[in-house]
Amino acid sequence: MRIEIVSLFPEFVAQVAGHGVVGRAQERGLLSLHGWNPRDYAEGNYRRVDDRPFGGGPGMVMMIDPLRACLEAARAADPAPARVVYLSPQGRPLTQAKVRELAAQPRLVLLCGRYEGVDERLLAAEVDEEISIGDYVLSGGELAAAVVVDAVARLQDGALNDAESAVQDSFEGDGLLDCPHYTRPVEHALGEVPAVLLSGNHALIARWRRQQALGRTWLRRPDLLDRGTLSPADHKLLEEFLAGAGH
Ligand SMILES: Nc1nonc1C(=O)N[C@@H]1CC[C@H](O)C1
Repeated sequence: MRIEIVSLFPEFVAQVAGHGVVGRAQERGLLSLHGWNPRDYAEGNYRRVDDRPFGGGPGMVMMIDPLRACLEAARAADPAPARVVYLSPQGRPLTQAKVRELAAQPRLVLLCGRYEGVDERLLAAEVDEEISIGDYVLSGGELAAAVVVDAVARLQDGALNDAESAVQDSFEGDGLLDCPHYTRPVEHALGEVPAVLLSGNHALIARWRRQQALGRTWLRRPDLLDRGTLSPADHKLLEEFLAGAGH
C-alpha cells in the first residue's frame, strides 16, 4: 500500500509513523509513505500557500492552486488509483470499520490542513471523503493523518507478528472493547492476576475474556453494544457479569 501525505510538514507524519509496527511494515515493503509539500508548488517569491478568508474573520485559509498542483503531482507519482482523504473536524468519525475500508485501498492521499482549513472549492473538486479523528480542534491535520497511517498499517497482511492480536484488539470483529490484560509477575503489591488466566483451561479463559469484553463495553461504551444482536450465550455472560458487578 502506498500513502501520499500532502502537508506543509510532510516529514512530520513520516517521523511519527516511522516506529514500531508502521516502521516494520515499511521495512517489509507492506507500506510506503511519500510526503508532498504544497509550498513546493506555490508561485511567487514568498511561495504563498495561504491567504485571508473572504468575509473576514480570524486566521488564514489554504489556497487552491498550490494544493491542486501538489495533489496532481502526488497522484501522478504512481499509477494505482488513489482515494483522497481530507482530515478535518467536519469529517465523518474514524472508526475501525472505516480503517478496514481504507486499509484495503491500493493507495491513499491524506490531505492535511493547517490554519482555518482549506478553500472549499478545492475540497469539492479533489477530495473523496473527509474524516475526523475526534470532536476537537488540532493545529494541523498531520497528527490525524498519522493516526490513519498507524491504524491502516497494522492491518496490512504481514504487518503484525501475531495476526491474532489484530483480531483481539478492541473494535475488531465484533466491535466490543478489549478485555483486560495481565503479565508477570503473578504476585504484586498492585494486586493479583485473575486465577482463570493461570488455569491453563483455554475454554474458561476464552469465556472470561469474552465476558470481560461484554461487561466493559456495557459499562464504558454502551453505545457500542447492540444488545439486540447479542447471542443467547453472550446475553448470559453479560447478565452474569452485571450481577457480579452489582448492577
Ligand atoms: N479533529 C480532527 N480530525 O482530523 N483533523 C482534525 C483537526 O482538528 N484538524 C485541524 C482543524 C483546523 C486545522 O486546519 C487542522
